[in-house]
Amino acid sequence: MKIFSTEQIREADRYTITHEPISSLDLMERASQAFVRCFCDQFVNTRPVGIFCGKGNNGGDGLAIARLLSERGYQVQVFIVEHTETGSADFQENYERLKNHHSPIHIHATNDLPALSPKTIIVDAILGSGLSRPAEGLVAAVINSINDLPNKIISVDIASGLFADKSNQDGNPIIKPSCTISFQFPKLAFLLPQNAEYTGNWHIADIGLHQDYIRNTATPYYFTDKAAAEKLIIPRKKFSHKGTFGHALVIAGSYGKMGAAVLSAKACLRSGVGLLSMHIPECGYEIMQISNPEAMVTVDNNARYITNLPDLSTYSAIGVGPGLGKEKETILMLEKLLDTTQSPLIIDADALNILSENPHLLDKLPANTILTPHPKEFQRLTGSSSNEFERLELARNFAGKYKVVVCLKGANTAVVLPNRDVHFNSTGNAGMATGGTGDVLTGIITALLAQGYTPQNAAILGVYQHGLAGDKAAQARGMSALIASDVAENLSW
Ligand SMILES: NC(=O)C1=CN([C@@H]2O[C@H](COP(=O)(O)OP(=O)(O)OC[C@H]3O[C@@H](n4cnc5c(N)ncnc54)[C@H](O)[C@@H]3O)[C@@H](O)[C@H]2O)[C@@H](O)CC1
Ligand SMILES: Nc1ncnc2c1ncn2[C@@H]1O[C@H](COP(=O)(O)OP(=O)(O)O)[C@@H](O)[C@H]1O
Ligand SMILES: [K+]
Repeated sequence: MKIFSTEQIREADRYTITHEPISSLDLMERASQAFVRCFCDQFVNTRPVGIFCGKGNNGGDGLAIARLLSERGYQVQVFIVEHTETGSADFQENYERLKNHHSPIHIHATNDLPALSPKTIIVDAILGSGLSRPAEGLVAAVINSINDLPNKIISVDIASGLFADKSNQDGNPIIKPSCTISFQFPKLAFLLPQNAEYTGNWHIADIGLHQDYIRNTATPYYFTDKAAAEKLIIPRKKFSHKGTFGHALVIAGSYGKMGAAVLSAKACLRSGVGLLSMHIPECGYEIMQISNPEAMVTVDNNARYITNLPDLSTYSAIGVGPGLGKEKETILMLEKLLDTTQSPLIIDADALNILSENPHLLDKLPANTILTPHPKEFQRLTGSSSNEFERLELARNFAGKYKVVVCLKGANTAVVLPNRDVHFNSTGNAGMATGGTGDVLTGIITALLAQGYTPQNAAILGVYQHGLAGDKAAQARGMSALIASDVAENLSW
């Protein structure tokens, strides 16, 4: 699914109005109906609803939503925040349509705010994607008063006061909804952790914007939903054999961190690879053979950490990093790997930290190598950033400069491609914030590379399936009980 900027969404609006064709008022009606369907799926009509409207089109939606919910038997109160004299044309029209049945309360000052029962669901339609400056004055006061209430808040399209495409400053007044029902596309802001409290759970309501516009308009931002991920899966053919699915090599582990290698191996084997060889220090030999009998093992000369490489000529993909440590000889091994490998490569964990501490190695990264840093590892690689929009730009510049794929891990992991496009992941949960889940991801992506997936698709699909396995594991056990082995065990393709 594409993620568009607010300017592009406005353009999509105009395009739909001209080419469908449909009047802008009817499009507002369709958007409001889509909102109401989603709302009614969540809340029964015995709960009172208080709708706060601004005077732009977001407020126009609010008025239409008020009328539609009333028709469905909800007890609705409407509050109009008088931040400007005249409303937009579609606001005015919906005001006329509503006023025969309702007497909206006009808010000129916070004194005009009514007392609401805590059971009342607040619908936030004060400001939408037309936000041009941080909320101030009356709007800011109303937003702050609403946030102080214990009531459940549902935002229309986007929380009032939240910029969709750029960073908010600390202290900006922004609605804190428990849920946002957004029109047609997710907003970029929803995908960044700094906006979590201004987004809540979000849902997309399809309002039927024109498919030609959506298809033909370029954006660097995508959301990997189920449909997008499933399209990437290469089916296994009937007459295939283990040679069809590649031979992966994972270079991982050191004394005390053999678990990382074990988890990577397990996930790699559960992700369709034909053959797996693990290159590990001698201390891990029995651990690996017993925990993963399906994997072959090549043992390093060193007992406790990795110092050399096996013959690399037979491998169709290589993963390096989990549990590796940063010994001097290990650094030399990584440099030799970068100098000699002809196979697609994924670099994780300590191998990333080695890159940060030895930046001359960055210039040796083969094109299309996949890097999977968590935020701290990414900061070590590129330096710090003042907000998450800036961090995303850093990742895009890094991926573009070195021609690599960067998986910036976390909730909604951002997979950044060498052409600077960003694919945000839709799966995963906070139960996965536990040691070893990253090692599982390395194993999954190595397996996909070995099977011949392009690095771009291996990263996007691997990240998606990793999160999906995490979601299945969390469903079975709850988030707090989830451990990394569960993620590997719950992989299914
Ligand atoms: N394609 C779509 O997504 C559709 C969008 N619609 C709605 O239209 C909304 C966008 O409408 P508008 O462009 O009218 O935008 P808004 O409803 O966000 O209102 C913008 C108005 O508020 C003013 N304003 C901006 N920042 C302000 C601030 N901080 N304090 C006070 N006033 C401020 C602006 O000058 C402008 O007059 C969307 O969020 C959505 O709710 C639907 O009605 C129809 C289809
Ligand atoms: N709150 C969260 N929601 C979704 N996924 C998460 C969350 N926290 C962590 N993850 C995922 O878990 C994995 C953690 O990886 P990492 O930090 O490298 O762990 P480790 O180094 O212990 O293996 C990443 O894939 C990340 O996207
Ligand atoms: K809103």
